[in-house]
Amino acid sequence: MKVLLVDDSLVDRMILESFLQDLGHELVIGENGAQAVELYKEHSPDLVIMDEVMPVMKGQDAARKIREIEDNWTPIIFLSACFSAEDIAAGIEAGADDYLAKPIDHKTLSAKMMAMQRIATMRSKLIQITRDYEEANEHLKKLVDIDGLTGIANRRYLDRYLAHEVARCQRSAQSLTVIMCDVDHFKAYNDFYGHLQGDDCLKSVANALGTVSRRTTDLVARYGGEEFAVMMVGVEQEDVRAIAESIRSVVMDLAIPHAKSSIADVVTLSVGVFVDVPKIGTTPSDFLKRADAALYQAKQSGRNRVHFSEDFLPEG
Ligand SMILES: Nc1nc2c(ncn2[C@@H]2O[C@H](COP(=O)(O)OP(=O)(O)OP(=O)(O)O)[C@@H](O)[C@H]2O)c(=O)[nH]1
Repeated sequence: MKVLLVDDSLVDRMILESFLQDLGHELVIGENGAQAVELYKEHSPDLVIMDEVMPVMKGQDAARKIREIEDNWTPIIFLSACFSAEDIAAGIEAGADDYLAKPIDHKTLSAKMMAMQRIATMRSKLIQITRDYEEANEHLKKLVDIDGLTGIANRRYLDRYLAHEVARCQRSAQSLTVIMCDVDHFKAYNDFYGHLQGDDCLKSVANALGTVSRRTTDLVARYGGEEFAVMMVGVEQEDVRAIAESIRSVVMDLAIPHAKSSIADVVTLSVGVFVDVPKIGTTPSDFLKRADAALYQAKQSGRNRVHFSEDFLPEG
């Protein structure tokens, strides 16, 4: 264990130091309470053994300060030449866990060190478990926002993101673009190539969409089934046109064979686009509905194309 040993008596310090070193412990040495607090901060020991009566700052005050700064409980043992029941109560109340009488009886110290070692082992296990738990929690938080098949954002994240961006763009009077994309004749693809190959196709489409939209404010999400959504903030109409066209062509360029499509011999995408500056009272579903209506138009007018919504949001 790493032991912080604090005693103003040089002789007591030396005796304890050599004894604890013989037991295989690593030592950090201090001479008063103020040093104890500083050394504690610097070295994060597994155990503090501290004289109770010291100059500059007495043991009880140092223990109180240590308890204020740490968030993991480190055992503190007070050393004292004579202590009453009241002293013990006050010491424990200040933050100590045990007392050792001076002069130190080696057998007692050795037994107490064994007990402290057990506590230190349990404590480090507990710290590790807490860390693992926090990491797992962080991982879970991310997982709930990710689509299991494609690894991109899922509908749940998209809804949250869109709500946030609608409010933000409304405040900053920036345009918000929602692009809805749908794989053409995907049912026929699935029926002909099988569901697993259908899954692979969706993964490739998701990857390809990710290569088109690259700014940090852009989001590519799986809207559901074979539908994807891309969102962008503050992009000029002309650039939106170019990006939407890239989205369509990047999927076609994947050249995934589609023997059952009536419009091409490869997998294609229909794309519906809606761009506007959100007004007061605009909801996320206003954007989704208009982009979806534009997508419907793209399907109706032959698929494998981009359709821009001519609609604008009503004034609030
Ligand atoms: N392989 C696979 N298929 C899926 C998944 N989610 C939805 N689908 C399939 O996607 C197909 C969508 O079919 P439809 O909604 O009829 O659309 P479509 O055949 O693409 O027709 P159009 O959109 O009009 O071109 C259905 O057969 C669904 O079973 C998935 O995660 N994996």
